[in-house]
Amino acid sequence: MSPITNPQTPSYEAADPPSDALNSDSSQSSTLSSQHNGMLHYTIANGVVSNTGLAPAIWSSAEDDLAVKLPNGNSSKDVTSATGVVAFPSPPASEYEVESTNTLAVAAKSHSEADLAKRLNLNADWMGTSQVYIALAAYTQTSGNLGPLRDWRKDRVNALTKSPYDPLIYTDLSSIDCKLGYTDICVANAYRALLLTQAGLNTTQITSLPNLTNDVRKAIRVRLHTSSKKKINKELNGIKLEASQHLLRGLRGCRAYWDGLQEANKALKAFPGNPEVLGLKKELDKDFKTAHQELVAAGCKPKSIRELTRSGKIYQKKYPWVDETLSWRTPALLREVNKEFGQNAEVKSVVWGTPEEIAAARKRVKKEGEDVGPLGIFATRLIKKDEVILVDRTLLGISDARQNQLDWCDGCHASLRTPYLKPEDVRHPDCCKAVAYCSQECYDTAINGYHPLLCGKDFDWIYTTSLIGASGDGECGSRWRPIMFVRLMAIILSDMKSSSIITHPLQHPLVARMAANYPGPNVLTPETTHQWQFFENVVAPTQILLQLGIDVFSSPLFTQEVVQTIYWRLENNADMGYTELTYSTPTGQVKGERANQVNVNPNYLFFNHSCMPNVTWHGGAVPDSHGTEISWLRTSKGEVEKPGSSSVICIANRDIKKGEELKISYVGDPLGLGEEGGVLEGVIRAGKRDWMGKWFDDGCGCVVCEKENEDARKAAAAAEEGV
Ligand SMILES: C[S@@+](CC[C@H](N)C(=O)[O-])C[C@H]1O[C@@H](n2cnc3c(N)ncnc32)[C@H](O)[C@@H]1O
Repeated sequence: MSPITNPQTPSYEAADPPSDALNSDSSQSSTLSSQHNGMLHYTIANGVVSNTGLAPAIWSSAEDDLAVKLPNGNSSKDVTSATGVVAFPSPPASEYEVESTNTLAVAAKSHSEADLAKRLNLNADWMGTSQVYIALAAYTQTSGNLGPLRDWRKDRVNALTKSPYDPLIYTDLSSIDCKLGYTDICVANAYRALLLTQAGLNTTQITSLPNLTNDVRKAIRVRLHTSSKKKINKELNGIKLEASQHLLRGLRGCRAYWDGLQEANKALKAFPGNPEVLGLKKELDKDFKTAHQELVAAGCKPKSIRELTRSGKIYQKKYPWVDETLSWRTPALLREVNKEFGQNAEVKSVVWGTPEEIAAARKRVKKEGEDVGPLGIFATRLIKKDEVILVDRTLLGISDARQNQLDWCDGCHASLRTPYLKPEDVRHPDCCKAVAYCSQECYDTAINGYHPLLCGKDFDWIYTTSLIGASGDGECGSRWRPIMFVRLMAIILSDMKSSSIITHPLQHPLVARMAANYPGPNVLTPETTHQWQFFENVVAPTQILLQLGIDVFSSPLFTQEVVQTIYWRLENNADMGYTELTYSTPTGQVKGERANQVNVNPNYLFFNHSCMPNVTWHGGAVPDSHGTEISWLRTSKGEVEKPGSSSVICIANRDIKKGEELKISYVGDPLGLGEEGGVLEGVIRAGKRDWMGKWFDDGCGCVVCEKENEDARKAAAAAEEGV
């Protein structure tokens, strides 16, 4: 099978390094400190914050200098609904020229983040997702540009409802998003602008939108009041250049230097010798080399270096212009969730913090329609050791076994091989030969729900191994998010078709129940960054939506903000593992079969973590040495879970009192007791503690974490005294 069979997939290839990634031709580059078309220059100054945290000269520049200048001479205060091009004066280039990429984060190390935000009067909610452009986002605020940019953004989004196929609106959005520090959204909007210009120029078509060329050209014709073919082509080429530049800036802001270099090469093919693109390429090249050298110096192996330099990183942040009620979980949702929880347990609000904070929060009863906050699972009766508490099935179980394979149930991922299932029990649909099911239940759910949307569509292009991280070791490579996105979107779209209640993808019950892991209020630079890739986070989901028949340009429901929010939620709630099954071929040969799995189980996802868990979980229903019939795999109804399935089975590992919170371990054996090094030597434990930083700071609140916190405090105090 060819790696990319989807005709809509753009020519995104990363098989070889950009020819000059490590050997750039500096003779072609323009100077980096130049102003570009009167727009803000995006590099950020090193000197700005490195000595005192923040150099006052920059942060309190004269208002005039910093106000948004409109072409008509008005200042930013006048911008409410800009219709023309808004130009932003650049901060003085000398002061903004940078070496370091994360200057404010460096500064934040010496001041508490909240303190830093307060001193600068920054609104942490609007500090963006980029690690690289964090000082730019701060500058946007201190210069008074935040308000006008927000207004302009609203205006542009509104303009899209009237003219969804005008690529200029997407380049405007891309430019605004970059200045706000949301470079992931900047990239996506630039990508959408590029898709539109390519359709308008008839160089690439989108199969599911056959009228797109006409639609794009009509939008330009109406805006420019011209029917001249030449003028329309010129406009489209101009927008294409601008979109390419925003794309490169955005990729740099997401630290996706490798992808940036690839895209810079593409842009230079279309616009040979363009000084702006050459300048951006030079910056990307420099960043790429620095990242490469740092990894070499840190002793990374060549394969990791390759993968790490190709992978970007961003902060997990809310998009503050998205209606916040879309991320609320309300009492009504909680009631629905609890209907699925049976007799053993219920989902309720949890509070983390000091005893006073917990007591105060307990007094607050959430009203209808309000956000119920963080949740956890609590025992509703005495649960005895070894009792099965929950068996949680899912439709969101995926693996690195390609979709169109008949070895696994397309619904629950159970193995369809003998001896795990009798051949006569396998169900085949009438509509296609690509999938099969382990039971009538899985068959009915699929055929009456998500399958018709996927039937006949080939998504194997997402699984291609020619791109980074698709090696499949442990987590379906790095591709699990788009692979899961396909299934999730098919479920959402089929449910939205049949239900008048679900009007937004983020409100679909499967998506609405999941929380992302955003930083707390007023946190400027969260500790944790998240892997981000152009293909995985932007190209793939956009193409998946198009392939599923969604017009991403005219639908306000499928913006990149919505896509990335879904990605954040999946990431915070997915469990990963693998299934290893053996089977006999008809000739009697015994073969092994391993599938790396990622699941989002809709009820299990409410478990919080403890290093002293009272619940043990088993995924993949892997048979033990006794064969396929395993006593602990029995569900509360006495059924046996099918080997390879994406269900998780949760069992009490001690007696649990009524009202106690039920907790699992997110990190395998959390104390490392069963592993070499163990808790006594602290080595394995330290790694586990580090790993937990992905979900929460300062440990999980268990006695082990608390003791470690106390020891660390004492050690720090002793060190200070010693100084
Ligand atoms: C899979 S979800 C668990 C359910 C989640 N509490 C909710 O409200 O939906 C994982 C998230 O729960 C939170 N969490 C889990 N265990 C925790 C703990 N011991 N202390 C603080 N936060 C915890 C973290 O925010 C983490 O990202």
